Amino acid sequence: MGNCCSNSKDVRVLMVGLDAAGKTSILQKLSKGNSGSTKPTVGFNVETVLYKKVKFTIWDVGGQDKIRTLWRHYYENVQAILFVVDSSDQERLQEAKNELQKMLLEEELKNSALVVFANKQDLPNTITSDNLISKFDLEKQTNRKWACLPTCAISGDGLYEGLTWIKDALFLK
Ligand SMILES: Nc1nc2c(ncn2[C@@H]2O[C@H](COP(=O)(O)OP(=O)(O)OP(=O)(O)O)[C@@H](O)[C@H]2O)c(=O)[nH]1
Ligand SMILES: [Mg+2]
Repeated sequence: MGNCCSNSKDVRVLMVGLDAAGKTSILQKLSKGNSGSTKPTVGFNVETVLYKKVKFTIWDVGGQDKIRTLWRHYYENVQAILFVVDSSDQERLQEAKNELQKMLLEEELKNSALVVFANKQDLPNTITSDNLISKFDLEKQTNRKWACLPTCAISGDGLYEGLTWIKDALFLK
């Protein structure tokens, strides 16, 4: 891990979640400083973000139902899964949970840390990150490091806390 000639470390992050959860907005905010308009992602986007001497390569894969089967093509060498949830879309929390649970059973991802972003916290009627922890049964994840953080892709609130958490989870063992 890391590379020999500098003191930066490389981390491969896979960002997934249901369509319209806010993944591409998060990637834009982190890489360009603003989350402009987005269209549904068909395929993927990838950006690198250098933060606290860690080079995060973040893969943002489209979450529409019909293309979720493509997520598995990005599993190799993933050190952190960033699962994004639209906290205001309570009708689809169960669907989001099902997709996450399915993914966490994958052998290839068994060593990955997990960060859940309870995104869109600026909207009314959102589920809190604490309630999302129990809704998603995250406390049962005893074999991996996990966290659930409140975020807003528009303001950027919580996004860098997520990167800091990943860095600490991977490098401060
Ligand atoms: N209010 C609010 N809107 C958000 C937030 N994050 C994303 N959005 C909006 O949600 C919509 C979908 O955002 P995207 O970033 O395209 O969602 P995505 O997860 O990339 O969706 P797919 O590419 O289809 O998987 C856009 O209209 C965003 O502006 C947020 O934190 N708050
Ligand atoms: Mg997208």
